[in-house]
Amino acid sequence: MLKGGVIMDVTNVEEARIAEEAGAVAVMALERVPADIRKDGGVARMSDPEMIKAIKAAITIPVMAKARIGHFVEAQILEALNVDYIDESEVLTPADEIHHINKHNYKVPFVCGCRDLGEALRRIAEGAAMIRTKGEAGTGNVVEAVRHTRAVMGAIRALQTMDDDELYVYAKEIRAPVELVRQTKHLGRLPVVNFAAGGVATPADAALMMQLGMDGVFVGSGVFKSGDPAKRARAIVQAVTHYNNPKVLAEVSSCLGEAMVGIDVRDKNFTSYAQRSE
Ligand SMILES: O=C(CO)[C@H](O)[C@H](O)COP(=O)(O)O
Repeated sequence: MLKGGVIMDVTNVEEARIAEEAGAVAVMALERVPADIRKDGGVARMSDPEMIKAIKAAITIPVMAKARIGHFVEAQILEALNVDYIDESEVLTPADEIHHINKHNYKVPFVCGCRDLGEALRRIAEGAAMIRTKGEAGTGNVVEAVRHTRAVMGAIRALQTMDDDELYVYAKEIRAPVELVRQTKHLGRLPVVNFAAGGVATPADAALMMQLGMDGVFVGSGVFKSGDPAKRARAIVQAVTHYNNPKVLAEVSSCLGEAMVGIDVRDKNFTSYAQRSE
């Protein structure tokens, strides 16, 4: 349903309208974009239901919202609010460092992050209807999203050359159910849509993720921490639609104003969100 689209983090009604007008296929309603979550520190939790309801009332595109990893009660609350998707997100502070939510217990679809094929298939086994790379949200630095995308896509390509008899040991090695490994091999892709997320900040970043084989892109801090959010939001949507057309990419990359200031993930004080769960 959302394939080929951009999903934007928004923190209020005004930003939600900017995202909708720019052509986003959905929004992620949250109180602070990941760059601000990093800046503020402390515990990041599910957003206030009132702000989620206000955003739902203001726009017509689907509204997603985040629950903490393993926080099945936050997920119950979001389901009661009739959000369109729940993101079980490492961007919030995990509530359970061992167990993810059993997503089969809900009618609402879930999206979950991954760094590699094994992690993607574990989340699908728990009931995730959509996968995204984790990247490193809030950094404006696409390097980890590229790493995770290459890990997933490379593993799927390697799977194509494996003999079916080899899948049992491979499934054990990547800690994923063999049935899902077999299905991925035969489909030549994940059995659910797979979006890029975490660090996408420019139209070129978004097109890069699409050319690497992603089905769509999540953008948060990159839009609303930039000099001209409305213009950048439109440009990123155009870049995802025309990801294989460098002429259009050149056009939409022009005169966008300031991009968000990024964070070097190799800095010794850097806190990884992607490594908070596996
Ligand atoms: O958690 C998310 C996706 O589920 C965020 O929407 C996304 O990762 C935002 O990251 P960034 O602020 O780096 O664009």
